[in-house]
Amino acid sequence: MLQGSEELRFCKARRTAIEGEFSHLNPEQRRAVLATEGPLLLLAGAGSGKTTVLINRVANLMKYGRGSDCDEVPGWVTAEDLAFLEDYAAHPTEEGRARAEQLCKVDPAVPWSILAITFTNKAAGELKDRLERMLGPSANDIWASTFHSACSRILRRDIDKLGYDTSFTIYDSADAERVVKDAMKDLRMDEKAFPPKSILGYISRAKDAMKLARDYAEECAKSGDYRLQRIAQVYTEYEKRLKAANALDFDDLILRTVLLLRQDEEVRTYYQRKFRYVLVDEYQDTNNLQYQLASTLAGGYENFCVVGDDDQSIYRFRGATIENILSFENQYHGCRTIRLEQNYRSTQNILEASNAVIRNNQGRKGKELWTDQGAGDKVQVYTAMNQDDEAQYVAAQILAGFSEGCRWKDFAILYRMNAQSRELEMAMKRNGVPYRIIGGTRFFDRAEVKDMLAYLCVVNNPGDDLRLQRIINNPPRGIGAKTVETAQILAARNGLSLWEVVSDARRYPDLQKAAAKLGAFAELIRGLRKAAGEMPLTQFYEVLCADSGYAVALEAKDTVEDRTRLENVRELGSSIQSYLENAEEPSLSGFLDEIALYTDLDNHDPSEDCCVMMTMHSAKGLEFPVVFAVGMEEGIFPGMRAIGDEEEMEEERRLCYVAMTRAKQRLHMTCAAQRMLYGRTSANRPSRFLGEIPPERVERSGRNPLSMGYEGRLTESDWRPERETYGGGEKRPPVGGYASGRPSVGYDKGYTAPAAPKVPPVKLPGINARPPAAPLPDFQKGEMVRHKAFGKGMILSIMKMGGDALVEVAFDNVGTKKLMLKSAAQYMEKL
Ligand SMILES: Nc1ncnc2c1ncn2[C@@H]1O[C@H](COP(=O)(O)OP(=O)(O)OP(=O)(O)O)[C@@H](O)[C@H]1O
Ligand SMILES: [Mg+2]
Repeated sequence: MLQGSEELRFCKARRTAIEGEFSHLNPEQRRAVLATEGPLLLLAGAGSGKTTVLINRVANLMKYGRGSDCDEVPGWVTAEDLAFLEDYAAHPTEEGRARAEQLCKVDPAVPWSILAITFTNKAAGELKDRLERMLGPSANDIWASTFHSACSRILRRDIDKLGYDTSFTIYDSADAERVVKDAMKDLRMDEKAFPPKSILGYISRAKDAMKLARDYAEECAKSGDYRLQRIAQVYTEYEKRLKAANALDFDDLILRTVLLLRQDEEVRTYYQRKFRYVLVDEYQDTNNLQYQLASTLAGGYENFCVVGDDDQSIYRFRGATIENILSFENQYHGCRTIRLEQNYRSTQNILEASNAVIRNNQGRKGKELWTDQGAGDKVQVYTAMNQDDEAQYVAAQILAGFSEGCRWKDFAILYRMNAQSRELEMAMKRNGVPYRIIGGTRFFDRAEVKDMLAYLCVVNNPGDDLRLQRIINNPPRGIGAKTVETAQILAARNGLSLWEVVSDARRYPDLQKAAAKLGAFAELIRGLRKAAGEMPLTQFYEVLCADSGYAVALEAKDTVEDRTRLENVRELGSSIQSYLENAEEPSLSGFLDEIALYTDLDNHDPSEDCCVMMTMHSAKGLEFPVVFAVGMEEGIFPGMRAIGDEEEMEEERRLCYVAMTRAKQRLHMTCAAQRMLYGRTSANRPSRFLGEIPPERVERSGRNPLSMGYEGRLTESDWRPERETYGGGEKRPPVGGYASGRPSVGYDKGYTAPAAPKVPPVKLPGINARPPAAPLPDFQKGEMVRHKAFGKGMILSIMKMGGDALVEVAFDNVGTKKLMLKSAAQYMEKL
């Protein structure tokens, strides 16, 4: 009697608790959270709460566990169950007892039985944080990680079964490339004919198809293709070397785990028993190996929950296959599929604009999202004059938002390619907007940019020992570290600069062996110095890229990384060009000063509140109140490669959908009538994606958009970018760039240039007459000012620099800031 009523009370309380716990979710989301057992596919559009469901699902598993499914799994207390319990409490019977006991069985999952996988370290970190907030410290024992870190954990325990030592090392892509190069040397293969990075691509694809070197070699032999056979030889050699070094590359981590699980029944059973629940976020971006891994691990209980959106699949180029998500239902019979249709992230205008864009893709499982948030602001489309104007617009909008109470971190700037960040970074710096670059290095901190700047520094002042060291054997010229060391010792002993020793190497017996090579290098620098004195700076920069050999080292390669490096090297040319356009008396040293100045402007702590900049790819899964999607131009986004290639175009459009749907309240999209990128200027048409947004969702500003061909449907040829003009002469800029795998030396903040150069600095020839630069705004040291975004403050110092000045202001509320006077003056008034 008493027993029956206790059970009733318990079940009622449990039901109320679960209902309360997940009352913030909508019924479909709740169903996805509570359906704990069996395979589940959650397929839904952006911002519909997929990741939210995944997190709540884990919380439910740990708090209430199995059996809390609404109506399909026995054990959940339905209304009918409650009626039974009431009856049983009143009239307990033997038969009733078994059912009552069953109903009261609580079986929460232990944290280490849950594996939750996401794509990036950032997302995995966020997942852990959110779980810890919901569940307390026990959340630490959940396996919430990326594919790679889950695999290395599994392998550390059992890789000896594959004949490796458990203390294996992980090789990153630079390490892998080095091994390939060494292997190719032994195989007498030419790096030009077989670019190492492209070989790594072949190896990676073979691994994704789960082919070890032997299988791959067999396959290539059958194909009769000589080229493939050579590549297979490298793969064989590469595999052998990694094995000998007890090392794994990134693909190996997953491949070897899958192989281990397949071959070793004991290990497989261990994990299949251990992981009662396997969950994967962003499932649309898994490749074959990742799919094999996740499905094997989930193979014991088949409590396999995958979450994704086919409209957001953006990693096809890495082997991700939409098929994984589209065929899930076929692979797992009896799988539950849940769709979510309400978007909780964005306002109606943003959502409708994004829906309209993605609707233009053919190959999709059509789905539409709705929101009950108000219309909100229209999508802001700004047409800038050029990339400077675009960056200034973004900075101005951020400052305005900040003055209205937004925090810096409410803003995200998204671009298609890393090289686009330079102008934006400079605008943020000028205006005192703290920023951080996610998943990439800030432009002037990138190795290849530092290399090119080091060349410029040495040309300007060969006495700059630190920069000279950076470039003396970069690209490799056969000048070894030992030689450089000897030269340094000689320089120190004789009170000379490194340059003075190097350029006169024959005089030193210790340098005899290397004298020819050092002599050639000295000749190169002398030649460059001469050239710098004879031609405009932009043109000189082209000569530098070519003559230094930096270009040649990269020319043959065609991988994503090298293309990026090349783009950055060219992008520094853009920087020179805009310097020339703005400086009153341009000179090489003036340019280098300006770069140093910009470095100095930046004095915030990046862990603090700041706005973020990243590529559209890395923004996946994130959200921000205000988003800027910049560079919305044909040839940039969609990129050149996609124009005329329908599949690529659809992938670009999905990327556009990802970018647009990051915005919660305000979405700005910008394009420029003229853009300088990679050191050349082009006039691009606005992106077709802008044209796909219904006009009633858009508010346009900036240059007259009608003259830019926004309205009406245009044909493919209308979208081709107009003829390009190259900065600094007729010639196409040389392809430059050099993939530097070695750690960067020197050129850090805080470094002071060596004293008094012993060689006179290069004088630049006069550059085309230009209208005199605007005079500096009239502000004085000691004056009180009010800045629109930062409030009241006092000017501590003003330092003139080129055509502008660095002004340091102590603000009452935001502390001391360094700003560029011309930009700051637009927002500042005297008090
Ligand atoms: N039921 C709900 N009620 C209110 N807000 C919700 C609800 N579900 C989700 N949200 C909020 O909506 C936003 C988007 O959720 P979430 O990031 O989980 O979406 P997603 O589907 O994973 O998006 P994406 O496709 O971009 O990865 C978040 O701010 C989340 O807190
Ligand atoms: Mg998500």
